[in-house]
Amino acid sequence: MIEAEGLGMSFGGEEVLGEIYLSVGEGEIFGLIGPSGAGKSTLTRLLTGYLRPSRGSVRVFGRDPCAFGAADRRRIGFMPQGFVLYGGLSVRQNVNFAAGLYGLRLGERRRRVREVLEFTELWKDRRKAASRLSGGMQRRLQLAAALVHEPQLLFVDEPTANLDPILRRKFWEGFEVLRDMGRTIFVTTQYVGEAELCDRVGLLSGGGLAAVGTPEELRRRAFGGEAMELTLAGEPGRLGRHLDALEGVGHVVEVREERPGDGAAASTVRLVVEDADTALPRAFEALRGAEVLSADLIHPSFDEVFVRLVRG
Ligand SMILES: Nc1ncnc2c1ncn2[C@@H]1O[C@H](COP(=O)(O)OP(=O)(O)OP(=O)(O)O)[C@@H](O)[C@H]1O
Repeated sequence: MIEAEGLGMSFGGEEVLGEIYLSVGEGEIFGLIGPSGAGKSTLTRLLTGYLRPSRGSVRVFGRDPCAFGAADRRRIGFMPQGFVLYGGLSVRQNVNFAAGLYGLRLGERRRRVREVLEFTELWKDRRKAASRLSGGMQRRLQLAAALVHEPQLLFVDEPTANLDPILRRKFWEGFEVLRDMGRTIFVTTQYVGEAELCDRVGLLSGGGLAAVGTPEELRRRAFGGEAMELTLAGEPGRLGRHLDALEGVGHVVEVREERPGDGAAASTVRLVVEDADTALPRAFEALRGAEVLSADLIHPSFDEVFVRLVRG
């Protein structure tokens, strides 16, 4: 659906994006994650044809988006970062206006305006002026306007920036509903934790994609395998004798000793292994003689994954 090859962008001789190779398939939520200024908006604008690349090529539906005609444009929706609607118009008038731009006929327009305002939970506010909406409502209105013509491919640039966690969650639930309807969603975010909610993720850093894959693939790539955490009872300090044996099972990345208030002590070992199912019995074998309180497969936070992948 989206193909970018050797895509690069410079402004006034300054390179913002180096060489981007990217492929986004039908019916997936693809998340572009990166810190502020990484070039997420620039890449989104290149993919939507609002900017012409300095180098390389983009294909959306097999065509150059800069050469899109009206029929091609109807197949994509774009929710940019800033508020670009008309403050003086009501919620319904704004969406109706967007529907007119896409050439929806009167009957269809009425039906779609209502559908998208219900989807974004703005129907009851349809008569309010856009300028009188809260920031989160304005964001939902932008989404409604981007969806009114039922695009197959939706680009959303930082839809959740500065929103409260509940509204952020709602946006992502909305994207899942759209994805389950077969739509493709290309979404950018600065919130690294939102990577978890995407089908595939691209980490944008230093003008290039540091990694692309499913959240699970990226986690595995960052740590070189699956991470397990074993907690052992007993005196800290005595764990050392087990470590060599554990190194034979996997790669010990962290050893932590805890002494809670009641005087009991425990040691926690974090181990990265090729495959947790086969490694677990071997870890128990290696720990013969120790009292294993718990053994869990852990999911390191995406912040940790991101830092590891970006540092390389
Ligand atoms: N039209 C432009 N002219 C000159 N420089 C630009 C232009 N658009 C973007 N840039 C520069 O490109 C870099 C990337 O900006 P971009 O907005 O793409 O980043 P971003 O990852 O979307 O950031 P944010 O999350 O803060 O929106 C910035 O240094 C910005 O100043």
